[in-house]
Amino acid sequence: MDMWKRSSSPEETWSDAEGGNENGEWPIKGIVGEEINSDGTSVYEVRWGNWSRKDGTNTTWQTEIPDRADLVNRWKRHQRSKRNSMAQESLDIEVAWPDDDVHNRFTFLRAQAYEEKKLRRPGAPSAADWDKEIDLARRRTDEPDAEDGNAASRLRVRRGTSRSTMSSDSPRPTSVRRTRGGTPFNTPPSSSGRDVTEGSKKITTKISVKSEQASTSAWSSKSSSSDVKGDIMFVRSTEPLHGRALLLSNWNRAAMGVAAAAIRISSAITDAEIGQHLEKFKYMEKKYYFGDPELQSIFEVDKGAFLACTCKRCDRPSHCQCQAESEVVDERLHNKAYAYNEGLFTFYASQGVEVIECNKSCTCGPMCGNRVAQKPRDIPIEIFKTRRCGWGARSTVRLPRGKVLGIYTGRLLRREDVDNLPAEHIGYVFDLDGTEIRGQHNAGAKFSVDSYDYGNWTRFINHSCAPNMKVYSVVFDTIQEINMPYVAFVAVRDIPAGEELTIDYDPSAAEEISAGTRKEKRKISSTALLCKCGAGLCRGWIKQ
Ligand SMILES: C[S@@+](CC[C@H](N)C(=O)[O-])C[C@H]1O[C@@H](n2cnc3c(N)ncnc32)[C@H](O)[C@@H]1O
Repeated sequence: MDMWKRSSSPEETWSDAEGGNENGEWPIKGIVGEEINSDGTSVYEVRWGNWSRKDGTNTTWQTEIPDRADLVNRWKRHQRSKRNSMAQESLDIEVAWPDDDVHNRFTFLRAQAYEEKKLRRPGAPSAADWDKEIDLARRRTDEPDAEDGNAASRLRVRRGTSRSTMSSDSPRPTSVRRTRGGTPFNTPPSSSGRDVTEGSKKITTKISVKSEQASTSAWSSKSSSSDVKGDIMFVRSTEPLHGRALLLSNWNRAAMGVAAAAIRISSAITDAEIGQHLEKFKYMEKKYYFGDPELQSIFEVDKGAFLACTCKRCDRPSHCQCQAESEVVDERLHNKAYAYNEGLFTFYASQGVEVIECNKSCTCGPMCGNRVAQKPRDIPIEIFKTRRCGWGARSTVRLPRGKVLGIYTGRLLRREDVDNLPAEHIGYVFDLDGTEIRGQHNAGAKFSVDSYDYGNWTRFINHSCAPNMKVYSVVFDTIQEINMPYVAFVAVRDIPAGEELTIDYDPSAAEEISAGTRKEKRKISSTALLCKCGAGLCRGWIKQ
């Protein structure tokens, strides 16, 4: 029987002929979705999470499950261990395909939890401003046509009191059939919760949602009662994915693989605009790609080469052995300092100073406050079409100043090899020169990262002469001496949801201007581009 059933809140249950508890049900707190392998077999994915820890941190567990029997066994083991528990408030999560909606929904909940905790600071705008903020962001945004799939409008639902204001003009029915790759919700509601569809495998999911949380569900119906019951039908198409759906699937699968939040691609971007090149693009959320094994062996230094701390809680940088070489200092007291405070960048690491995070040889755990850039990205990102600068990236949730958003990934190469790259790669090359400004490392090898064929969402970050992010260099899975740090992106001010994320591609030019040391007639390089950032103090050109 191909039916998975979800019981009423607070427990979600899926029943299956093959197993379950004594009632033939499995009480699973989490998200289940199904993926098809290239050989046609199915993989069931279950995610459990506890995203509402007191310290505001998020953790997810995820696993790929080859078949239902395995799912039953895993669930039984999971119950026995009793290690994972999910906050009850998160139980209005949906059962859907993991490559988009489940993932987005789940990460939205995590991001929401993050939002609510981190922004509950005195004087900070409260989540009550959410709708206003999203409206403002939408008006500010460059996107010519804000579409119904826009994640910002999804968030509106979370805050909205009316269930009929979902995102699109048409309310979501309580019972829908959803075809992957096609237009969702395009078939009439079914009341039975079962259906037969030729040529495609089907999962029918019965969802009961309860409580005020339910009213915030992106899937909630137009009903205004506090108890919504309905069936959602999911029908998997057997057709191969292409265009936007393929990108969404591949990119989110890669992001999920490292527990990172969802990536959306605005539906204003059409399949026709997604060239073959991007269909082949390899999404890598966290790591460099090493085409050259020699570079990889340089990067993967021996464990013994790390300076490692033995702290129980890394709360005293001067005692944290891994910080011995750190030059990050508290700007007021000039004492050695960590680069972060409560998960946010403090900006104590001045330009050219590399941040050293705790590493795999340190005894502190993953919740250590000096592990930030290395954590999975918890901010959902949307790639969208800007009016003048091609595609861009934005967060679908509000970001506080100091929020670290991600790291630049791609193919690591020697700096001297950049000149041999095809011309179209040049706009996607990031030199790992963060410390060169201070004359450091000039003697050693220099490296760059090319994100044309491999990389993550940060390759879509455009330049602005008045940016809302800056970059800094950070090491955690290698050592400083080899000059292969990661480049991390951090918000330099509070950034409303939906505002395009930008950096200055040539920060030294901005500094020269503010310090008054810029030569009047600066030679414009032959590869420079006309800047279209539209900032009031736009410098006119972008260095490439
Ligand atoms: C790293 S990519 C950014 C993503 C790019 N917009 C895309 O669609 O793939 C850098 C390229 O984006 C464009 N770009 C970024 N910022 C720009 C700006 N302020 N003005 C004009 N073009 C910009 C330039 O073509 C540049 O080579």
